[in-house]
Amino acid sequence: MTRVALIAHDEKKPDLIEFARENEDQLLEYELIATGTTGKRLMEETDLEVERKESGPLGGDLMIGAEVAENRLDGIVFLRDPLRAQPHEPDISALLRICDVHDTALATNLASAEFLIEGLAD
Ligand SMILES: O=C(CO)COP(=O)(O)O
Repeated sequence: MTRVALIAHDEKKPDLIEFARENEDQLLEYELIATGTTGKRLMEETDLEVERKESGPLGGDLMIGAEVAENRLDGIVFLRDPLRAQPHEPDISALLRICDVHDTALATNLASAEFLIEGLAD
């Protein structure tokens, strides 16, 4: 089954919720995982079921990175906030790096997220 991770920093969470709503029919077909607060908001504000990992600053990015390392994920939408420094920047870099190591599809903005979701549907 297709397994997808959804993550957003606080300023980008509204964009991710909107993206999830717009693509809800497709996402309902997939196993979804998310970092803690992102997953909570997705479940509160959409009809999607999401497996929640820890919050990003508490290790959630690393937990999702571990799934990438195990080749368990088909794609990741990670809407980062490019305008604010994050205390867990090393964890974020580790997640991006491991996606490149395993050639796992990663979208870090809405434009590329649209391509990713279209690609998963093929
Ligand atoms: O910080 C995050 C990703 O780096 C996201 O974590 P939350 O979904 O818990 O806010």
